[in-house]
Amino acid sequence: MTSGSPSLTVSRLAYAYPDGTQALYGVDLTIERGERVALLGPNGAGKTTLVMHLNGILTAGHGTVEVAGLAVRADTLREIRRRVGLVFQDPDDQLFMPTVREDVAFGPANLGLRGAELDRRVHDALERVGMLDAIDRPPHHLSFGQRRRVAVATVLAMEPEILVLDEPSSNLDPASRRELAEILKSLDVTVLMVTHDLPYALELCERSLIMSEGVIAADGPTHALLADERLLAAHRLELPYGFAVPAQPG
Ligand SMILES: Nc1ncnc2c1ncn2[C@@H]1O[C@H](COP(=O)(O)OP(=O)(O)OP(=O)(O)O)[C@@H](O)[C@H]1O
Repeated sequence: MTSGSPSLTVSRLAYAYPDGTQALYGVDLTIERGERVALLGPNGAGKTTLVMHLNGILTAGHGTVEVAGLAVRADTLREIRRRVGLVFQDPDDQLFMPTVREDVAFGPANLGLRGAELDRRVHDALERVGMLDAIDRPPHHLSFGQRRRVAVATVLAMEPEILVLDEPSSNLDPASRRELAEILKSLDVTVLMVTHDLPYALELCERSLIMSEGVIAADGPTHALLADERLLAAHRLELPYGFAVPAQPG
């Protein structure tokens, strides 16, 4: 792996869907290794379209995407999909095996891992999300919050360069939401998190991006962006009623 290169570099990425809808107008973005970054923005801003370019589900109309120095291209997709761990909003899109163990082993086994190394990957990933006790259970017997944690483990088991989460806090009760935040904070991996949950972005991510109409309209400390009422209003972002952004730390 290239040392010293950022986790993710997106340059002048533009994309129109086949029906002609222009979803991205030229996105430039660099995320350094170890950063946790929130991707905010109203419905239709282009967040999902951008994320789908990060592991080659969509490929660039114009521009480039690089993950740890490797360009996303048809001939690099296998390695790119190992490096970019995508956690979908619905864990049931990700869990389909009879047991948690088999679901978490699926990706690394596909990479050719077997035996002790495969077991280690599965154990480590489940331990990191606090779900080792459920290793032999069927995923469909778990609660939604537990399934989301297992979905995160399926991706961690690939030892990704960057973990990309789509709405990680959606449909979680307050305790599960808090527990997942603790887990995400404890991981030593680069994180990009799409969310409409602004307090969650503030809690987890030092840096946020605001996408709007296919471009990155703002990029800065989450704290500063969320304290800017005019910026939020301009991009249809709203803090929950009564939520006050705490005074700037330090
Ligand atoms: N398959 C598609 N075909 C045509 N247009 C699409 C398609 N998917 C998305 N779009 C359009 O692309 C633009 C960006 O959509 P995208 O889903 O990336 O936004 P988003 O920021 O993820 O929104 P949300 O917060 O609702 O998930 C929108 O105008 C949307 O209507």
